[in-house]
Amino acid sequence: MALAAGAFSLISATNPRRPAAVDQARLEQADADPANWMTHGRTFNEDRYSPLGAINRQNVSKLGVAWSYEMRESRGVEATPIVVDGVMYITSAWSIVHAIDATNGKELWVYDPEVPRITGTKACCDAISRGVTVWNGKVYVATLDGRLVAIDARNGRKVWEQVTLDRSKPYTITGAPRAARGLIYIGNSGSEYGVRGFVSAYDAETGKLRWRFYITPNPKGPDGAASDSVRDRALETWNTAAGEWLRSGGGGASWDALVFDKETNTLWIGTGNGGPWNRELRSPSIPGRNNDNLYLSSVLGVDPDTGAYKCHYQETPGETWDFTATQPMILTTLKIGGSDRRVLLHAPKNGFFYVIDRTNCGLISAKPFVPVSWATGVDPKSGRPIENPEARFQSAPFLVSPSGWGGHNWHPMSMSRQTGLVYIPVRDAPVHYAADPAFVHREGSYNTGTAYTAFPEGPAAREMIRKLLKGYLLAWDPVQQKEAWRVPLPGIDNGGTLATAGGLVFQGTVDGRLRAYNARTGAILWDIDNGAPAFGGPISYSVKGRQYLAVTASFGTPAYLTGAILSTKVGDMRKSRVNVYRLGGAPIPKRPVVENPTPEPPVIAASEEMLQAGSLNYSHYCLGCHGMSAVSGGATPDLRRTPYLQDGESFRAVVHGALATSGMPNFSAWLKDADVEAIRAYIAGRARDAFQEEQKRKHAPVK
Ligand SMILES: O=C(O)c1cc(C(=O)O)c2c(n1)C(=O)C(=O)c1cc(C(=O)O)[nH]c1-2
Repeated sequence: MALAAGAFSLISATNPRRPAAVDQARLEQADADPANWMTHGRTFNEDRYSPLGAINRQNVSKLGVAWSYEMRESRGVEATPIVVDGVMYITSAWSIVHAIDATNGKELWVYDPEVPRITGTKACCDAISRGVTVWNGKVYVATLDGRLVAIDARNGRKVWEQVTLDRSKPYTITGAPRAARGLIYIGNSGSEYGVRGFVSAYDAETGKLRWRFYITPNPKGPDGAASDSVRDRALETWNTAAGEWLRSGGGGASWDALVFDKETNTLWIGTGNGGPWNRELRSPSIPGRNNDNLYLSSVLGVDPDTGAYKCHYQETPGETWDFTATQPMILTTLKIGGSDRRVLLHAPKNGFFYVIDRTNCGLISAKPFVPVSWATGVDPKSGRPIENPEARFQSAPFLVSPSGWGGHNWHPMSMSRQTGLVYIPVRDAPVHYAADPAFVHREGSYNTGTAYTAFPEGPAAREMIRKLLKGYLLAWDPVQQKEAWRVPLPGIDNGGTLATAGGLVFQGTVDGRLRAYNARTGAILWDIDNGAPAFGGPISYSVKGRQYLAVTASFGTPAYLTGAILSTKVGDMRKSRVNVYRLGGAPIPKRPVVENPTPEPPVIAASEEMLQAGSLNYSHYCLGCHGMSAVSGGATPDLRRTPYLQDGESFRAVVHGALATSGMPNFSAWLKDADVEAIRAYIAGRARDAFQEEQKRKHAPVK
């Protein structure tokens, strides 16, 4: 629903084009149109390089605030803003679309698709959206609850809406759609919850479904979809007689990367991990039979008009670690061995940087960009990883590097056309994997088939996280396949990057800083407090010759929660923002100090055994949203401070669904009263730590 009809006369007075007048020809020439950021990665090739250079190494320190726009929601913002002819289109949490005057931050309209908040219970990673796409006067958003909505760019009114998936299944959508050749492409999420991933193409004008490609084969028969032609080939790589995949669909959800390749006329799809992760539960191996599970964890090329299969490269055959290949892809041409090669650059979760031939999906090279323990390399002949046999954790736990956090996750990487380097927000985050002998599929919950261990608590947890979860900004040479430079960063949930013709790389950090680096050396040239982390991809655009830098500022997203425990500046449920900077702008405001004391927690009689059980169940059911050691990142309430903690009955009611319409899942199917009380006792312990620490600080003698 449109919340405010804006005055577009303001825009048309300075610009004769109608809003969001984007088409194939305009997108194909985006390189020659640096003022605009018309599609997710700026151009079809998604290298996130802005040819604007008015902001450069010499003057970047003079950046100040041009404007700051407050969204209506708190929670994570992962969107890349789109800017066309002076108007910015961006999503906040719950897939709410905002159209903003890009010169001054004035709201033009807001479209709220009114996603039922209970949908949040199916989203692994906050109620996030990675943004919109625009085409021919319309703005397209894919909603968390699975709709694709076309919105009139002039006034924010809905033109058409399609439900893109089976809503009886635990699907969600968090990715940004892409537009090309009159079609809107969209994937979905939910591999761990028990879905079968697919990508669809809709007619941009009518909303009619044009084609669909299922990432995993249908064991029961053809789907009447574009993927039918490769169904038999895919089935040969699964156990067709046994395994969780027969019930759940096997995963493969393509929740982020979709790139249209105008040079080879291909839609590139980054496919997801297996559901459940543990392959031996998903598709038990049979000696002598291929168990690669196509097309999981692959770069897949299809015909953009029909969805017909063209080629694929599977990065992690027999995926078992949550190694999605959904990470953003860059299309470029590199001189390799003396000849120009059209390549796709990819740094997926599994830790290898891949250079893939866009004409045939052949592997050109692959090298680790982060410590990798699950494989020793990639065989250049077969293109297959050389696996460490113990890494599949079937007989004993194994410390897997990188882990499901990803050596690199969805945070967009960028590539400078000046330096030829790729700037990757890297995560060095190993995790112990163990098979779960007691696995049972839990409908509507997170299913991995791996055993969880309880995290250590308090200072021990902080120490462990500090040691184990490290992040850095990596400048990577894709031709030499080697590091050019790196800058260590706090925590692992640092933001996406932008490279510019000003010789700069911009990136937000998990502790809310926003930085500009010298793209050649990594020297930090500008470093300010953005008020909150800029998770998504920063962008640059210009209006009337003035260059702007736009980032978001929000608390939320899953890995941020690990950052929260390291930081004293935890999130505080403040509204999310879009912050735009320009040369000579206003001074950077000081972040308000938020007093949020922990109330004295209840005393709950609990044995050591009960606390252990509470900790384990907390890790299993609560941590993903409410944070490690019960320290919230700010997207969801900090449980140490919730009034419900004070009283067992109210706490139980919440765990059993009293707040389901606000997005708090109903856990009554899995957590009995005694389990809930043990979780409460565990959280009360964490609350007491915080309370006592605060009291000590409060009563410490003033020096
Ligand atoms: O398998 C899936 O369907 C799926 C979906 C999503 C998502 O939609 O955000 C993430 C993941 N997996 C995932 O593995 C992951 O690490 C991840 C991080 C984030 C995020 O927003 O920070 N989303 C997701």
